[in-house]
Amino acid sequence: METMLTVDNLGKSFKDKKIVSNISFEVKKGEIMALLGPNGAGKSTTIRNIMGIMYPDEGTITFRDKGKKDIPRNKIGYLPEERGLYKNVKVMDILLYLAELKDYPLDRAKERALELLKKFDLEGKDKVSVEELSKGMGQKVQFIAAILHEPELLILDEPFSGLDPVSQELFKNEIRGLAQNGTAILLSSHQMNLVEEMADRLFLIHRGTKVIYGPLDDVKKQYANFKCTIHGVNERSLLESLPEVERVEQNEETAVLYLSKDVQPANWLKNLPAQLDVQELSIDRISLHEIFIDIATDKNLLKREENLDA
Ligand SMILES: Nc1ncnc2c1ncn2[C@@H]1O[C@H](COP(=O)(O)OP(=O)(O)OP(=O)(O)O)[C@@H](O)[C@H]1O
Repeated sequence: METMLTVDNLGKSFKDKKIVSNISFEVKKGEIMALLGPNGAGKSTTIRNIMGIMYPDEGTITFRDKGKKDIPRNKIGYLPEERGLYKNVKVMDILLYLAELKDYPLDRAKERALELLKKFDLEGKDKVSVEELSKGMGQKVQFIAAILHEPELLILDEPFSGLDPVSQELFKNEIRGLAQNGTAILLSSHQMNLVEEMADRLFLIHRGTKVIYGPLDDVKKQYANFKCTIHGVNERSLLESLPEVERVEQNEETAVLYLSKDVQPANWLKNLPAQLDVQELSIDRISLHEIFIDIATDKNLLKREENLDA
């Protein structure tokens, strides 16, 4: 798959403080690459370096494979973390102005703007001035502005923040559709459930450095052990004595058993002792959300800090 963005060994400091270091990843055509990390981890700093809003102290940013001709800047779309469009301007005028800055043909831009406004439930808002829009509506217009010129590479910094669930779904489907049509997408988000549904690969950054980089499925296989949730009245000592149980979290009549990496759930279930009180039982993989919290809070319960072959 063709590479649309290569970040190689990026390093950036503010004053004497190193904010990000040794950040390397790629975004390929048609994939959604998630850039994840706790608040202050360095995601926006990484994105701002990619977008040329600030310059790297170390490393390089290339739009395409290293050594190949870069894709032009007007083929990049960007939704910044800071929201805001010119207030006193009509929605269509701002969209056409931004499309023109990207050298996108005006008639096509107008046609697409109307289509996209309709898609995002903003039909008829083209003649309304930006200041009359609600926060979520404004965000939709800004998102439309980021994709109107049919970018080959789309960089989205927290696209879902402040959106209601219906709008989140709209954004999710649109982002997915763009990737299916070949757009390379770098997506920074805190909404782990959405990331889990959407991302092909992820890069997890913590305190400015890489913690995990790899395909989502591999990350889940490697980090997301099984856990078994049991509702019932059971002694903690009994739960802890069960085979393959690494850790027990118990709250009144609910216990979560974290199982070892190589457990075979079907076999494990078969061997549960008869005296175990089971009113309800479920087995799930640990979610990306839990993996994230584990790393972000330095609990390191997963005890693995290695990188997957991306
Ligand atoms: N212009 C700046 N001058 C000094 N420090 C900065 C500047 N911009 C960011 N930082 C610091 O860099 C670190 C990373 O910030 P950054 O905005 O990249 O994090 P983030 O991962 O995007 O966080 P969030 O999820 O909260 O948006 C933080 O400690 C922040 O205080």
